[in-house]
Amino acid sequence: MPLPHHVRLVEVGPRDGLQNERHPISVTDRVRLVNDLTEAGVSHIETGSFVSPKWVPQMADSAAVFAGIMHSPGVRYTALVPNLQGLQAAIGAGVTEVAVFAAASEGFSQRNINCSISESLQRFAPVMAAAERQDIRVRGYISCVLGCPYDGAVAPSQVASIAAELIAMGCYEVSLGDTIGVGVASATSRLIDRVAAQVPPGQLAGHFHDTYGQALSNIYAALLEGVSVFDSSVAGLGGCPYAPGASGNVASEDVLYMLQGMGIDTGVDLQRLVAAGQRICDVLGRPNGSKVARALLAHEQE
Ligand SMILES: CC(C)(COP(=O)([O-])OP(=O)([O-])OC[C@H]1O[C@@H](n2cnc3c(N)ncnc32)[C@H](O)[C@@H]1OP(=O)([O-])[O-])[C@@H](O)C(=O)NCCC(=O)NCCSC(=O)C[C@@](C)(O)CC(=O)[O-]
Repeated sequence: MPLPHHVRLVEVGPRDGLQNERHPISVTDRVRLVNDLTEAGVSHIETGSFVSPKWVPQMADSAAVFAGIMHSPGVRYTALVPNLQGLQAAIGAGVTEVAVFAAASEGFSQRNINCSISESLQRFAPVMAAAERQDIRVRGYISCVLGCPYDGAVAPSQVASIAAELIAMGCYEVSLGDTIGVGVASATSRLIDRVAAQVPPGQLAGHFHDTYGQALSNIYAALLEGVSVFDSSVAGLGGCPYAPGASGNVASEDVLYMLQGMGIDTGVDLQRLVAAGQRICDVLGRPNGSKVARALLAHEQE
């Protein structure tokens, strides 16, 4: 398939990235990150989650983050919700788009949301119904599409049937998560080819963690299969609290550099994105996980 002219980058750093930090991050710093990303031109920012604070304490106070951010017109500020309680909290915080999340493996589903895959899908039914009544768009995630830290290999047909179910329930798009970053390009192509038999690539997104350094080649493989939406995390922040050893999502700066080099438009300003990433790294006291950011910042200091 020809490469797309435009890619939508879904910035998940403020949620997927920060949820895995060891120490709590202040609301002020979370708001600042979202505002910096907005000013860099990102049009879709996963800003927080409304999950149990006992499970993921780093995302407590997501309502305060939504109250503090700049809400630039045309930018989608979204939140993750696991159940109706989460949706109601998100609605209370003024959120207009949410994401539900399922897993392709039973082991990860139990560890992440304390229920089986089929129970999780049942749990989403009232979430979808309530979201529809309130005119709230819902995105779907599937974790562990290319392998599970607990169950090992995952069949593409299993991913395809869950993706089809999420779309049938009313999700406008399903993001396929390589949660532990084990996939390689050929596996990604095979997976998307199989899923596309049930859900068109135009309704799929790629969500690649970079644990084994394969994320960019997986994105390229997915682009060739017709996918044009990718999740990424500024400065490569993050991991997943229920996937030991998983490193962060692919760094947004690295994805942007690759797409720009291929002549694909995203609307995002690389220099501003690099500045946003470095600022949050300074706050967190951690090294910048983006190779592109490190290279560009080194040039600036020459
Ligand atoms: C799903 C539950 C709640 C089940 O957890 P549970 O313990 O089975 O839930 P429960 O219904 O029995 O409720 C237990 C307590 O949680 C509260 N509770 C219940 N729901 C909520 C809520 N929405 N917000 C706030 N509180 C909530 C509820 O009120 C109750 O409070 P208590 O009476 O004990 O004081 C829990 O397992 C949970 O919150 N899990 C979230 C885990 C998570 O956020 N993981 C990271 C995100 S997924 C991810 O990163 C992968 C992804 C998306 O990026 C893609 C990829 O890379 O693969």
